[in-house]
Amino acid sequence: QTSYWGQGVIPLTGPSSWHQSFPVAKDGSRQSPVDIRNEETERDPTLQPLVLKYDPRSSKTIANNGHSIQVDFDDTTDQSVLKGGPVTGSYRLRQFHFHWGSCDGRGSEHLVDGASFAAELHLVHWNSEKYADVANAAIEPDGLAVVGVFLKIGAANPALQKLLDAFDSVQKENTKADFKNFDPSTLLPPCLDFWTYLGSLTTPPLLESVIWHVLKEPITVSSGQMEQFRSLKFTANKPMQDNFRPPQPLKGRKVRRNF
Ligand SMILES: Cc1ccc(O)c(S)c1
Ligand SMILES: [Zn+2]
Repeated sequence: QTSYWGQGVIPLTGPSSWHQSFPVAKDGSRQSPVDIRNEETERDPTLQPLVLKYDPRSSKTIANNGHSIQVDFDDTTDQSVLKGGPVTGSYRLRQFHFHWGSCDGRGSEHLVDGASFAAELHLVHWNSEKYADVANAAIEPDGLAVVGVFLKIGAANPALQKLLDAFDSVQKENTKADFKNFDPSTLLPPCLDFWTYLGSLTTPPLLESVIWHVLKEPITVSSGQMEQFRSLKFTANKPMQDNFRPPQPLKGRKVRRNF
């Protein structure tokens, strides 16, 4: 059955109650997101540059899965991969999705020195050199590599608009449509400087299997474009918004940066 995570709708079943079904939410040692206090991060000159090689021919569908909007990719070959940064080997792109707020002043999951952005893009990759598929990788400490990109209110973003124009066919929960020939690199900023730390999924089951790469440079999104994200629906026809988890304790973790 689909577990209803209820973010942004009924406060009783939001992030603060997840620990009842997922104890790792409270007991975990590497939960995400976190507030990145830049003064406390450590510059690591041994970090390799982040290499993201994406092939638009691997994009497949766009779906409203009841808690976000998600574009899925064909991950049966190494068409779209992440290499470099803190990881050795190659991680295959499986999907990307977003988290956003009910107003422009909030919505991102990671914070930078306590500041939120309007939204956050997550590009989810899995360790295809060590594990058979994303489900097996998702339960391993080095299984997933997620790239987080902040969306900052500013000029309308033409690459994002291509995605938003497909929203009409996925307004309702559990709807899916073809979404071919989309190049996710059009959603990346020119500079791939990043912060990296060991964390988790930010939605149940909150698995502690993510090596996070949060890009320092945001991409822009206009207020009007943010309204289009909010036109999507959660279950029970509720506007899809505030689907972000608040920051979690670092519990001694170090956040490194390559800039
Ligand atoms: C694999 C995955 C699924 C959902 C998410 O919000 C994140 S952050 C990662
Ligand atoms: Zn996410």
